[in-house]
Amino acid sequence: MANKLKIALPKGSLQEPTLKLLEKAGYNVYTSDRGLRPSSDDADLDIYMIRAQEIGGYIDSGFLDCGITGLDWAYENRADLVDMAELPYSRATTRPTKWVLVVPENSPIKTVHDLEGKRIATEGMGITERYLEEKGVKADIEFSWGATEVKVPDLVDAIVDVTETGNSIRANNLRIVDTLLTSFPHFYSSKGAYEDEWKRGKMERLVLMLKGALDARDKVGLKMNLPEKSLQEVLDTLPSLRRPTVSQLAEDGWVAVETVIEETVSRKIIPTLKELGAEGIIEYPLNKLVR
Ligand SMILES: Nc1ncnc2c1ncn2[C@@H]1O[C@H](COP(=O)(O)OP(=O)(O)OP(=O)(O)O)[C@@H](O)[C@H]1O
Ligand SMILES: O=P(O)(O)OC[C@H]1O[C@H](OP(=O)(O)OP(=O)(O)O)[C@H](O)[C@@H]1O
Ligand SMILES: [Mg+2]
Repeated sequence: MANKLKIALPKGSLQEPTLKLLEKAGYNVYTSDRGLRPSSDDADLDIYMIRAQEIGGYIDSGFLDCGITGLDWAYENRADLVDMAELPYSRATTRPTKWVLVVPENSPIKTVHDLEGKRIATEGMGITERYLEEKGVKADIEFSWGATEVKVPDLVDAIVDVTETGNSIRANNLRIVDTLLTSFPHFYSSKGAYEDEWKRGKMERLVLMLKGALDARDKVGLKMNLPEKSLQEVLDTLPSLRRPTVSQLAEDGWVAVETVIEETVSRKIIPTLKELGAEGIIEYPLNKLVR
């Protein structure tokens, strides 16, 4: 029988950005409206769409070989996994998710110690229990199925919830008291799959491409023609991965220079290059960057 890698992808908040990342990495996953076993253009992959909360448990128990889920849920599940890579992407931004202790803006609660004997609602029971234990605070923690923001102050005194952009916190007039955990998605493998030569090789190549796609995200390629006399000055200022590539044009006194830079610096660098006599400057997006 052909080798197959059983891989879980997160259904929910992370589904769309995860599928986009896979596509950029070169793996097209074909989802349908209700289907939870999507096909893909890589016949080695056996894909399961599973809730992020449950992925760690199924990998730990060996039912699945690997998967992408948030560090937060792997921590919450106390899953024993091989952490193959942090994949720094999020739902709406490039910022990580934070689990935060939150109260209404006008609440008298200023620090976690003010929660002694109070009530807290959260989807992350384990995260919250371990945090309170560390702080030496005893409070009633109750499980929340979501829409947790609505529960303060009438149903509970505080909540522990996920925040990314901070929009939900602002929209509900809440205030952050403390941050419990910062989390990005990770690529996790089971110990068994990691020891299997074929599966490990397959996962390592997949991780390499995923990281390559993420690394290319904020970078651009830059290419230009330059009078040779300006070359040294340009080389002195132009960022690059190692050093820029310099090649000869089919015209004496001119060279072509090529490099990779952070997209954010390009608006500063391109006008400078122009002043130094560069022409035919082109900037292009990168699909992957493997260091
Ligand atoms: N707003 C968000 N921005 C970025 N990441 C998020 C956000 N909400 C959740 N995540 C991440 O997605 C994963 C799953 O989150 P969560 O447990 O909230 O489930 P969900 O997929 O959002 O479904 P639900 O609608 O039940 O909340 C977690 O790893 C979490 O860190
Ligand atoms: O800081 P923000 O970018 O606003 O993100 C935070 C929101 O995202 C999550 O909600 P989700 O959509 O998963 O719904 P839920 O409340 O049912 O979990 C989380 O519970 C917050 O409500
Ligand atoms: Mg959620």
